[in-house]
Amino acid sequence: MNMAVSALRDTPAVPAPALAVRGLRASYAGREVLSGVDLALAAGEVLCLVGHNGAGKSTLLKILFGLHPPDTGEVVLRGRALKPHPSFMARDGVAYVPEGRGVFPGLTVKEIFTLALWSASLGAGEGRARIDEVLELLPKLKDFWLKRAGQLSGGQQQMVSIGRALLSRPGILLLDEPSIGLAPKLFQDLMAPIRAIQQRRGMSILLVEQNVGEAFAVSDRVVAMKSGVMIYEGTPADLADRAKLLTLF
Ligand SMILES: Nc1ncnc2c1ncn2[C@@H]1O[C@H](COP(=O)(O)OP(=O)(O)OP(=O)(O)O)[C@@H](O)[C@H]1O
Repeated sequence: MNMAVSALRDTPAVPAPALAVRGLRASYAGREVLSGVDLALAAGEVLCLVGHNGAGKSTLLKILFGLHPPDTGEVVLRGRALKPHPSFMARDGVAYVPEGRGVFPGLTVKEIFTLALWSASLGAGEGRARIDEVLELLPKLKDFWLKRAGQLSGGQQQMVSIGRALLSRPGILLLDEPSIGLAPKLFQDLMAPIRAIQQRRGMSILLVEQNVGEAFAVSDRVVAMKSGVMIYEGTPADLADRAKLLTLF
């Protein structure tokens, strides 16, 4: 057999990234806020996206979930280029937790979860199993299960919001600034079980964070953005040097 062909056959296939963007440009009312972003979230990794206010991090997450249309560029889900739409992305195992919780203040936690299961068309038996799974993962939810979300603290609401996203057993989780309004210890309490299930299930997480210290502790890789472009990519250890980090902001 031709040696080159044989070598090709023996090369293990590189797995497609869980989610990627290529040449992404985006704007609001004609003002460009993403100016050619290429980013790949590997299968099973936690990638932390950092950058100053207005760098375009949240816009990137919104595009990935189909909440904002790109001007040009491609979104590729597990090797397949597509036009994202929230319901199709959810069906394909992508969950998005927006900045600011987004829980209905007048509903109890139980009602919020029931509504999420209903909109995912999950039957009662399967729904119960999913709720048990999330309560096992985030047991503190039981403490305020029958309380209205509007009466909960910021950290508790954040837990509800993330717990609701986990109900769908996503393969890919997009988390926009889960630490907002949380003390570092609370953020760690929230992220530790998420990191544990991420590792157990091989879930991929794209985490947007300003709170770099705590976020880096649960991340495999870090990408920094500035004014709509990526300016740095490395491991959290690479950026542990504070002086280096400061040069990025
Ligand atoms: N709905 C919108 N309409 C108009 N401009 C917007 C809108 N959302 C965001 N922008 C602008 O787009 C730019 C990028 O915003 P984006 O929220 O993506 O940045 P970010 O990096 O997530 O910032 P932050 O860390 O402050 O959340 C900013 O200049 C912002 O003002």
